[in-house]
Amino acid sequence: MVLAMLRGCRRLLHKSKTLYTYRIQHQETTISSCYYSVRHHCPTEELRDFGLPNTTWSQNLRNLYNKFMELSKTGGWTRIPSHNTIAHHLEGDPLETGIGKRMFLRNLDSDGLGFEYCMFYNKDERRMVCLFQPGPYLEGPPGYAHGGCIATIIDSTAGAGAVYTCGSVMTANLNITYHKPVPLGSTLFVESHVDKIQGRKVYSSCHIQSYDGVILHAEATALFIKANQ
Ligand SMILES: CCCCCCCCCC(=O)SCCNC(=O)CCNC(=O)[C@H](O)C(C)(C)COP(=O)(O)OP(=O)(O)OC[C@H]1O[C@@H](n2cnc3c(N)ncnc32)[C@H](O)[C@@H]1OP(=O)(O)O
Repeated sequence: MVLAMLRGCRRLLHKSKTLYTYRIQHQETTISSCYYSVRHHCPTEELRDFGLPNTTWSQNLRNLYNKFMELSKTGGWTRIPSHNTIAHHLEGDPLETGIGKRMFLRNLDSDGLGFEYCMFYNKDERRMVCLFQPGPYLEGPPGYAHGGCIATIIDSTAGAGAVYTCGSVMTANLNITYHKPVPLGSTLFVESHVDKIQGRKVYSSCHIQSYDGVILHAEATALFIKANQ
């Protein structure tokens, strides 16, 4: 009887050890393959423009994209190419050195899961428009985008607007009022404007609306500081 119990315990211990080992091995595989994937894709990947339509884009996103492409033909608006490292955006960027870097908004290998967006710039009006579709990995409240990712797309739109207007900048201040939750998978119209430039200080405003302009989701003001020359 005691012997049988001991054998039972040994079997249990062996089973749990096997399971534990499997979990550890599985985790290691997952972590190292993720790490590999990030490292691997950054420096060697063929330059891809992520700001072009892909199969995950909703019809609303495509319609807005087509509208701005039409506007681009008559002047005023220019589509901004969107790559996965900052080095491909800012010429001579010192951050180009080193491997494994990836822009936060472009750090997923699959389309449609995270930040799906494209931008258009109007130089005369100092305006940047970002057409944005938040994917399922950006969930905060169930079914809605996390506030931090809303801040990210605002920072990036207003930041890119400041960069295209004045050259390299850093965000010094970002103030956001969240009016209405942003449904995942919806199409958003994000628009920023450079309001004032004072020495190295660039003051911008930004808002996020639903694709049809009916819902105002968020409003923001931002201060960017131009890089020391
Ligand atoms: C196409 C692709 C484009 C992608 C765009 C992506 C956009 C994403 C942008 C980011 O996420 S940047 C990352 C987040 N930001 C940071 O990590 C910034 C951290 N802070 C800093 O590095 C420095 O504080 C900063 C560069 C902002 C300023 O430092 P500096 O030493 O260069 O400037 P300084 O402190 O001398 O201040 C210059 C002026 O700005 C003013 N200033 C600086 N910070 C301020 C602040 N926070 N609020 C108000 N004013 C500020 C400061 O008073 C002064 O005003 P005056 O010229 O009138 O004297």
